[in-house]
Amino acid sequence: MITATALTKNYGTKRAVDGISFTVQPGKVTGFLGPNGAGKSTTMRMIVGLDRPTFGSVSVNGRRYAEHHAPLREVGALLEAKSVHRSRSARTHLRALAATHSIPNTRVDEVIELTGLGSVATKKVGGFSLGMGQRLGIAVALLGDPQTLILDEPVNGLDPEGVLWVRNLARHQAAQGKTVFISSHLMSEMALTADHLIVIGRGRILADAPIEQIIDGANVPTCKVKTDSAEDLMNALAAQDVHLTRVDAQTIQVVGLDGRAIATRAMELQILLHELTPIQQSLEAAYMALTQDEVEYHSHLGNELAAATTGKQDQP
Ligand SMILES: Nc1ncnc2c1ncn2[C@@H]1O[C@H](COP(=O)(O)OP(=O)(O)OP(=O)(O)O)[C@@H](O)[C@H]1O
Repeated sequence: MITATALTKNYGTKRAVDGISFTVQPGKVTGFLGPNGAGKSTTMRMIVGLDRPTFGSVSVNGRRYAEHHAPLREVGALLEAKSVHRSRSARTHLRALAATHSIPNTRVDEVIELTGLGSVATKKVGGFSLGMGQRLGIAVALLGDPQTLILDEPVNGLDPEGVLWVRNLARHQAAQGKTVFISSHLMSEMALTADHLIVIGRGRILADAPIEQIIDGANVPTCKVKTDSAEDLMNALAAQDVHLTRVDAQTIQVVGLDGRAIATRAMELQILLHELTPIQQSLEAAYMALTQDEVEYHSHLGNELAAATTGKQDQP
């Protein structure tokens, strides 16, 4: 279990992490999400003692990382900054690390197989592709068969087969009762991998809940409606918290009313509907709704997308 209490990090006058408290539970995959610059990597670095908190604390299984006698056996981490001798082979690199923790070479061979590095294990790490480098980083994280796994953007640079492999690995580790904490920008992948999410923005926690609750929490009812009287129906449904978009001559998207309310109003005015389809919110839409005010580096398109997914666009 990872426990953070009032965890804070300042870089000069910049507050990267702003007094966050959370726990990451064993037996689950916990996703760590947030826009660029939200403080995810800084938080992960503090968990493994690579950055010192300015205030507050963070522990793994009740102890600070540095207090563990054999940290590799306790916590395995894949973080952005890697310190690998580029002229070493993957196997030599793993063996050198294993030796520092009295981990047998048989375990090195196991993680090489597990991470699919078998065919390149004797090649120099300096020549590795981004994906191979990620696999080596994950092999390092798994080396001590740790109780807690921390993976910062593990699917970065991986091909679809690699992405699926990371998903299965994370799920398998959690099923064995391990604590798995993963950051990612790929919402669709997180939706398939994580049980629980912690979302941060500008160093603060925006949400800490099971994934279904986060999707439902941002859920504004949204329906697609088809009718021959689109204009009349739009006039009938117009209200302050209802956002209407004319998709084509017969189709309207309604945000803010459920199917029953739309059907009732249509019946009152004797407007025939020939389609009424609820649209399921995605994790991506829920995430956009949560973080739209927290993004450090806004793009024009990003704003439009956030508005579109939360139904906050102007009526046409
Ligand atoms: N060593 C550093 N010195 C100064 N500022 C830093 C340093 N590391 C991070 N920051 C700043 O702290 C904030 C949080 O950065 P961090 O890398 O933790 O965010 P992140 O959520 O991991 O972002 P990304 O998704 O882009 O990796 C950012 O504003 C970043 O510019």
